[in-house]
Amino acid sequence: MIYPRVALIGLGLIASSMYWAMKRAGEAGHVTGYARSQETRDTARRIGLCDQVFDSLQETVRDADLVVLAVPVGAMGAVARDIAPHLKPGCTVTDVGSVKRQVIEDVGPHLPEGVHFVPAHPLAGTEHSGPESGFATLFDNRWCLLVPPEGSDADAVERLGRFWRALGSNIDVMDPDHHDLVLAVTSHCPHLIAYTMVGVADDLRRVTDSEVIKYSAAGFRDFTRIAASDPTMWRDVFLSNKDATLEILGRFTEELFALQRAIRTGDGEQLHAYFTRTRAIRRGILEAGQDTSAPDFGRVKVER
Ligand SMILES: NC(=O)c1ccc[n+]([C@@H]2O[C@H](COP(=O)([O-])OP(=O)(O)OC[C@H]3O[C@@H](n4cnc5c(N)ncnc54)[C@H](O)[C@@H]3O)[C@@H](O)[C@H]2O)c1
Ligand SMILES: O=C(O)C(=O)C[C@]1(C(=O)O)C=C[C@@H](O)C=C1
Repeated sequence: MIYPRVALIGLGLIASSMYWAMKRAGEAGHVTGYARSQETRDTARRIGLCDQVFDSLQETVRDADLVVLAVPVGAMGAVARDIAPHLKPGCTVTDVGSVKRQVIEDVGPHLPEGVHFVPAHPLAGTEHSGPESGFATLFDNRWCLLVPPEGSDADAVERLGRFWRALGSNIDVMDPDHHDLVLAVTSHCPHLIAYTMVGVADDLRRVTDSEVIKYSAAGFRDFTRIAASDPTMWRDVFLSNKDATLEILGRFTEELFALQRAIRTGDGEQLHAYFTRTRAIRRGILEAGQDTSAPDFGRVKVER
């Protein structure tokens, strides 16, 4: 058992998937759980999510060897402050937040000496949220990035890496600022663009009546899937990764204007060259063996 006792804080998509993946791997020694709302705690108890669900944060983390913060990034700091006096000396605290620099700044200062803090980010998810949305295979063959602050204990980092490998992930270590920039390109801005496109379609609804829904083509459907993601989680992501998101959006709008101009001036050559370049990116991802099937995870019934 890599961690005999694990505490999960925030029983949503990621924490519940971790629980089922731990069970599958034989890594669920004793798992405690806490969620803020009574309704979520009741659901967790009903579906057997965690060995014990507590009504207080303090009881949940007491004796835990690994504490996982799986709440929206804007809530990490307050949770860290509340659990800090109750942590077992020598334990590891980790998080699964989509943004790393802000979480390190919010959580780190609250943790007592002798507690190891190893931030992490599993690059896997769906548009679904809540305790019933998780499944054991979510992390299979997906990256989990470990983002240890400077001076982190090497053994604690190595141990968390082993844990995520047992849950099915591939591991890489990354610097927090680099992480936030990369994720702004690969995840955060694409989400914002999807939210925007679906918002535009919604604004046009009055003009097009229900045709937007009726004739929804595959490209737009994919946007609606992404745009159905949890509003609290994504509000927090953009507020916490402000600089990198704004940097990438600046570049995005420059490119968009260039393409807009090519369409207006009838510059087919420019459009064709651009689309040829971007097509190669997708082929590169497939050749690298990356699993691109994530969008289907939310639609299929999966075994817990
Ligand atoms: N959904 C994804 O695709 C995905 C992927 C990787 C990482 N993440 C990150 O994982 C974290 C959890 O996301 P999720 O998708 O599991 O979300 P979720 O909405 O499914 O679950 C979040 C849980 O946190 C609880 N919560 C919210 N505020 C709280 C607070 N102040 N105190 C205690 N509990 C609180 C909610 O009630 C819920 O149980 C987020 O930080 C997110 O950025 C999400
Ligand atoms: O597949 C999805 O639904 C996701 O959006 C998952 C996704 C992503 O952008 O890839 C979303 C946020 C994360 O922090 C990690 C993964």
